[in-house]
Amino acid sequence: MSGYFTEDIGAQELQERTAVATDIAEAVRTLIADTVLTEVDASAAATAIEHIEAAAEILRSRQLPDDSFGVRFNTDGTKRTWGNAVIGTRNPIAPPLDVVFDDDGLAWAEFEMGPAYEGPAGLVHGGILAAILDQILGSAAEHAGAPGMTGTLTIRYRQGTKLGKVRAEARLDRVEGVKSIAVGRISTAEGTTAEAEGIFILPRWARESGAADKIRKALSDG
Ligand SMILES: CCCCCCCC/C=C\CCCCCCCC(=O)SCCNC(=O)CCNC(=O)[C@H](O)C(C)(C)COP(=O)(O)OP(=O)(O)OC[C@H]1O[C@@H](n2cnc3c(N)ncnc32)[C@H](O)[C@@H]1OP(=O)(O)O
Repeated sequence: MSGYFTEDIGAQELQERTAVATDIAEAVRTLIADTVLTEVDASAAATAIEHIEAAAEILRSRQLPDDSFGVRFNTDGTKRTWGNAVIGTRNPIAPPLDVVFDDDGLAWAEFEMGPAYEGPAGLVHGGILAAILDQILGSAAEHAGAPGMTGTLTIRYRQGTKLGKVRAEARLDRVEGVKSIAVGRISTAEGTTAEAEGIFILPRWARESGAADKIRKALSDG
């Protein structure tokens, strides 16, 4: 399967690249929220568009040759998933989740859901919550050494999730052959808003190519 790379980037360069990636994504993320909320007139919007296009041209002046960032394993054991829609460091669409893994197997993240994530008025879009749950459940399974692609994700939305500060958490519940079952939830100050169970399957191509060993090695080294 293409899109998985191995790289050898030194610690200092990695740190510098991470800072640049974080800053660009945050600037664009702010731009997205400002775009949702703006009430400027057509002339001001036209000026803004000129500036946005000029900025895009700078970014396009040096780009990856492929149409996606992919998953990049570094020789120091770390992994870059900067294009990921939920955790991608350089993806302005991503909130992004900075997932913490506790020693007891809990994966969790606390993050801000701004106006770009709205579904019902003032509430987070259910599909966005599904993406967040998909990622954090999958990350919990992966971190526990049982990675897989999402086969089935079941969500129970218990109450609306207000835009603002949100927490997501998950853990690996059990492993059944090539299937890893993870459970998790979303919460706000008002308590649990959504609960999920996910079945993550180590795909046939990974079982046959040894890609799983690569991920397990990256995890144990990192
Ligand atoms: C280690 C190497 C790398 C592994 C993969 C790494 C990836 C991620 C790792 C880390 C990231 C952490 C974060 C991730 C978070 C985000 C995840 C996403 O967004 S994933 C994108 C959305 N999901 C898809 O696009 C899947 C599309 N579907 C498929 O690719 C296949 O259908 C797949 C892999 C799900 C199953 O295909 P088969 O060919 O491997 O499966 P068969 O051999 O037929 O079945 C194996 C077992 O799984 C069950 N199964 C098959 N499909 C199922 C399903 N959809 N739901 C539940 N069970 C299913 C079967 O009944 C069978 O069970 P029995 O062993 O007999 O008990």
